[in-house]
Amino acid sequence: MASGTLCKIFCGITYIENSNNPFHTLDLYLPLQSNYHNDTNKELATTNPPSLLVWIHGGAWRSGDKKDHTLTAENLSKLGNIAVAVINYRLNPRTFTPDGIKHPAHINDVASALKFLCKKGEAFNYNSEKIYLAGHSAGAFMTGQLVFCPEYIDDDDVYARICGVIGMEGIYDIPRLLATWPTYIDFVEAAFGKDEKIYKDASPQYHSLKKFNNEHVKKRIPPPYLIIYSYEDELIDFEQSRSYQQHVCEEGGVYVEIETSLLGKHDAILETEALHKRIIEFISKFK
Ligand SMILES: N[C@@H](CC(=O)c1ccccc1NC=O)C(=O)O
Repeated sequence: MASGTLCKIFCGITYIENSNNPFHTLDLYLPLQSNYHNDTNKELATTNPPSLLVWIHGGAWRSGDKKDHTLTAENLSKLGNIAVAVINYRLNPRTFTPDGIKHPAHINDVASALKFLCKKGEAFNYNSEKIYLAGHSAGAFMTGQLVFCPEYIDDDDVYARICGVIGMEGIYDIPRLLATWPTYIDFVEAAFGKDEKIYKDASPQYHSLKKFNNEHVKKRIPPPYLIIYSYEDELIDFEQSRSYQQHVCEEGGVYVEIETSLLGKHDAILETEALHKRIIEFISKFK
């Protein structure tokens, strides 16, 4: 362990068996309190392992990396005494490329990482029954897809482990995003292709869990939700978060908070102590 680190870090864990794609990897931060990997403390290890926060970075589906979130992950792990997994997923080329990586590759990778993490609680000593999802920008969009689109989490047992979701500076509604910011068509096309129908189909804002309450998928209601939006965000408007909050409530979300008092630009807010504290405060309610 590097001196000065606050937690034990496992870097570059592959979450898809036999893949050697560096995008199919995640970094895992374990709080020191749960760092019982040596035999002397093994007994303590199994008594009260920490819950797990899964962090999904943003970057318009075409940029960003788990390494950009090292400080945030370390800080969250220490502050909240929780395990934090920062995941990578495949990114598409910067401009539309007919046969390049595109939707649903990103969200399929994120779902694979989540399923992998559900199985690895014992190996790494975190509580895989208590999982929180946090997503920024396009990452917030993907947390919404996990919650509202059962095709990505088809296993009710996995869904039931999601104890809370945090969306930060999120995109939730692509048609509305394009109406407000027409120039974003370049990254939307690159990520989702040129068929506009897909923009709506992919957006969590337009998905209802009610119609999936059938014999295949049991009744699902959204987990507790914290939606964070800073008025200093220069890239995404508040309406995305506001109407998504309404959607989560209408879908039967029993606990939905919206936080608009934190400040910081679209990316800069992620490294603020105030944001970290707010996330831990939310998680602590459901521990
Ligand atoms: N540096 C980023 C910018 C970006 O990520 C972004 C720009 C506008 C609106 C949302 C964005 N990111 C959301 O995940 C890029 O590669 O496009």
